[in-house]
Amino acid sequence: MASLLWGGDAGAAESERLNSHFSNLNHPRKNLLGIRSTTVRNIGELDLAANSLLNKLIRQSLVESSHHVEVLQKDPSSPLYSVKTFEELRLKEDLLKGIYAMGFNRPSKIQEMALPMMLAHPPQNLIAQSQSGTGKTAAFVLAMLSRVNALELFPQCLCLAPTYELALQTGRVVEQMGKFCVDVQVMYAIRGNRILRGTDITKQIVIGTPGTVLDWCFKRKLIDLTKIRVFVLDEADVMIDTQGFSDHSIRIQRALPPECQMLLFSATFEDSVWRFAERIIPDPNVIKLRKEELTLNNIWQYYMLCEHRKDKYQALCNIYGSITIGQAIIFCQTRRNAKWLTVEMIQDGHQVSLLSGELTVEQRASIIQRFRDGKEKVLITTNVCARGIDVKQVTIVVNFDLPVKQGEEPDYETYLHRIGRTGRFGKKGLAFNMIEVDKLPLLMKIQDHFNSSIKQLNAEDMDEIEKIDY
Ligand SMILES: Nc1ncnc2c1ncn2[C@@H]1O[C@H](COP(=O)(O)OP(=O)(O)OP(=O)(O)O)[C@@H](O)[C@H]1O
Repeated sequence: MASLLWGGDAGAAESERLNSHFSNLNHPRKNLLGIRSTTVRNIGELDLAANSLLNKLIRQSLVESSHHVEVLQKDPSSPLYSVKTFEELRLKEDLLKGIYAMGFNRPSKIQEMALPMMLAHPPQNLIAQSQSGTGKTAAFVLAMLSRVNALELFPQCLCLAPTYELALQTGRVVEQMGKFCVDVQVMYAIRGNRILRGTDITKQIVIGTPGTVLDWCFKRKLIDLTKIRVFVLDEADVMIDTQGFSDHSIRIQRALPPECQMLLFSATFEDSVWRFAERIIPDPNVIKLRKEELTLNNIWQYYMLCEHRKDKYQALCNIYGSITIGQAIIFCQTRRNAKWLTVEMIQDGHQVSLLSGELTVEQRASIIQRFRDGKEKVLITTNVCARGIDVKQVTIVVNFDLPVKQGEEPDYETYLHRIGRTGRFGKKGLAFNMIEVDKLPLLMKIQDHFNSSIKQLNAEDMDEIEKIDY
């Protein structure tokens, strides 16, 4: 299919070239983008774009939510449509074939509401927020593919993504879903994709990063923005996190024709994202899917008092010796601690892997994938590296170090994220906290904060540990 979308053999070669460029980009030294898109550089700083890409790479299916979708219509008096099947959308046959070929049987929760609005006549603008993995990308790709006119050979749909790699991921979804729409082609407006001066872009869908798109539109005049009929701003929360991207996006949006359909997507909706969304999308409908709340109700929490790092390690070994552990994830506060622990455990014959911020996104994705496949039993990581990554199938979490904020206050949110589960799945979990004596007050604060009991275990008392029934 790629060759069709890319326009015959030349297109296939182009795809190949960009793909090899893509893998080069995952090597930090070869990062041609010059932005922090592939590695977490600073402890404490969360790389939203890298996390978003990681989650996409490791996700195998839709994340369904039990929360209902909130809809705010531009015109509250117009009837609200939702669809339970893709057939109801009266899509082009080739597009429907593409959707089924991807294994989609029915619209996801957000798609039920968003698709009728996105495909309505006249086109409607939309701001949509729902957690990562709920089907947003698939929804706007479907909207773009259903609105292009394959016979018109110029850019008609423009999608902005925060990084090169995320743009390529979206392009892959266009290629998959558009598998049978043989005359529709996609083009990447990303740095490194050089277009000769005076070349006419004949591809109907352009996906790119704001800087390069701006350059192609205003400086190099490769794209005529007045001919764009669908404008998508994906991952708005990540976008506004990157300096300059909000302004670039707004400049591009200002040059679009008034009849152009404008769509904005975000996984989160802090005030800053909302303000940006309102600035850039005129007269929007708004769809929100609330995130599932995490709870500690079904988690058995324990702590073990330890004197120093070696002691904590011994306590960990005792747990290992006493209960059958399926898969565990162990959190350390620093990379140094994480590395030290990994070496100790490997020397003692455990199968562990270390997820560290120094690794490239692809390396991290492969480690998580191996862990998910059960190839390693234990994943050791730092919080910065694992935050936002979905490894919730694990039943045992060990806080080798408690999560703290600057000023030595407990980091409650991180504690909850590490060990909390959504109530819906009702799975039981087990959490062990290795506590140095001087850190005990922090643990007590966590206990009070969540109003949930964290029981003390004697690290030496194997019988007591063995009694844990979860
Ligand atoms: N209707 C559907 N039925 C089955 N699978 C689906 C459906 N829609 C999307 N998916 C699949 O679910 C996964 C998540 O979808 P998608 O990437 O569109 O979510 P997203 O909300 O855009 O996530 P992110 O915020 O990370 O970009 C993908 O593997 C996608 O192929």
